[in-house]
Amino acid sequence: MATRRLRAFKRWMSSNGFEWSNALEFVDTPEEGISVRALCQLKEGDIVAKMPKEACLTVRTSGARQIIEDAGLSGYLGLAVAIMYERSLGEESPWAGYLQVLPKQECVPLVWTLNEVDELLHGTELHQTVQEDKALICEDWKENIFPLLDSAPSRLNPTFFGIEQYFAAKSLISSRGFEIDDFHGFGMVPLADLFNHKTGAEDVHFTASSNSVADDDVDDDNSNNDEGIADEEALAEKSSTDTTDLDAAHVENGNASDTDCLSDTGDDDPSMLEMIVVKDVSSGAEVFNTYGLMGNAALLHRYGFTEQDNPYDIVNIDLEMVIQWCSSLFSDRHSRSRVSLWRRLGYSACGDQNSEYFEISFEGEPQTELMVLLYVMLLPDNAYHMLDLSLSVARSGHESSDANLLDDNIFAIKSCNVSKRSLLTKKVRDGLLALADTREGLYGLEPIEDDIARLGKCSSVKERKLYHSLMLRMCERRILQRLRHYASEPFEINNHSSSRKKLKSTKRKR
Ligand SMILES: C[S@@+](CC[C@H](N)C(=O)[O-])C[C@H]1O[C@@H](n2cnc3c(N)ncnc32)[C@H](O)[C@@H]1O
Repeated sequence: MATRRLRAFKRWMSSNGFEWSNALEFVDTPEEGISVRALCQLKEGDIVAKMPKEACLTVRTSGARQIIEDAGLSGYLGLAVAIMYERSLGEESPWAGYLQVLPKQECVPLVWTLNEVDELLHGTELHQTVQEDKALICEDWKENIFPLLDSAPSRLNPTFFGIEQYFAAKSLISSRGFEIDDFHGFGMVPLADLFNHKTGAEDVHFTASSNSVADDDVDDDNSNNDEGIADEEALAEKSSTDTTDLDAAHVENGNASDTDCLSDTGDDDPSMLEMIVVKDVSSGAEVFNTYGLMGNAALLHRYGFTEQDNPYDIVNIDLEMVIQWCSSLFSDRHSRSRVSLWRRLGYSACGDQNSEYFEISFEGEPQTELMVLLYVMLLPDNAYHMLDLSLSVARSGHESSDANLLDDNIFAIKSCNVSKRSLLTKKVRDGLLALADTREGLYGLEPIEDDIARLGKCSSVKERKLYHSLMLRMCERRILQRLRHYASEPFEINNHSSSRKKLKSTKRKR
């Protein structure tokens, strides 16, 4: 459908120096929002859209720049104030024609109620993260935005700077923001943010020409100081569409190109951003961008949707969960000493001191570090003491024959990247199965089949939150199923010669 808001947006783009190929059709539907379609075949290398940096909504370009800079705000916080400020100006804002195509907020878990977060995300990788985000963003608002309302010179309209408006702005930034350049930092890029995402199969890329220096005062860096949920790298691209037909587009849009692609002047105009076709697109197909390669938890977190069979999906198992499992078999003391030895061998988990975890890949393969930890935790006492001793001896510089006491598998894994399967003893496999069960228990008592059945009856459009949270749960639980399968597969005889042979063949292949 050619909607009024898209026509207004095109007029706004035309009067602000945007250019776009007439081969692009912008499609707007009440159910699914805006997307971009190809009206004829697009060829790799075509430039299909050009966006002036000065027309992007950033801290630098916003009328709130002075207020933001005087308050010492920057990064995502500053950009949120810029968005709220321009929204508060209504038709007076230079971005009015752009702001009216944006949703009030993006349906990311950050803007769900706490009850929805608890109910829909429990057990998933997102539950705790979103709870923490919500608390942190409330703090941000109290500390940084609320005081602005009191400061006389700014005279901001409190209706547009409330906590709800702040959450809405944050959701737009996380789902549609782009890194522009060193001068502008992170900002909203009209037109580029109309394209939808497809993991690993995008048609266009967002490109910024070489970093521009738009004025003399680039020394005050306000581009890197983020506190928010968006990851700059992952947010590097997006897209959209409208339903205006081609003829209408020609009439309405002075800057819609008469040819299928825009001219590439080849001189790398630093004032423009571009969307470039990276693979041929057939006529009639949707034109996708990529927001980065990420799993479903990250997609839902930042953009409010998930993808079935997303190969970048992962499940995490907390180090704490592994320690508890070990303590339940042995003792706290045993767990502590084994973790300590594992660390002294040079291993660590992902994350930081507050939250250490291991990743299970989409294929159900556990991170090597987890396999080694289980192996060390399950070593018989005498083998553990020998390993402990030989490590101390090796560390004190006496290598030679004592180094032979180092466990061959761990040594080989650490130093030579030998197959992880050499660590997959019967006990380690049982450990992985037990951990898969414990991790699965976080989802509650309902079996995965119930989630699959509910998902089958659920509409991705009308019940968006339920649909994507069920998809996240189901995909995570399928990874745990594959972990069980990985742990149950027949394994190779675990002896020195097999490790060594494998080591050689791995090296030869490289
Ligand atoms: C940059 S915007 C893309 C344009 C957007 N569709 C619109 O209506 O303006 C990003 C948002 O589009 C939606 N989106 C993008 N790719 C999607 C996909 N593959 N599946 C479902 N929703 C998607 C999500 O709501 C996401 O937060």
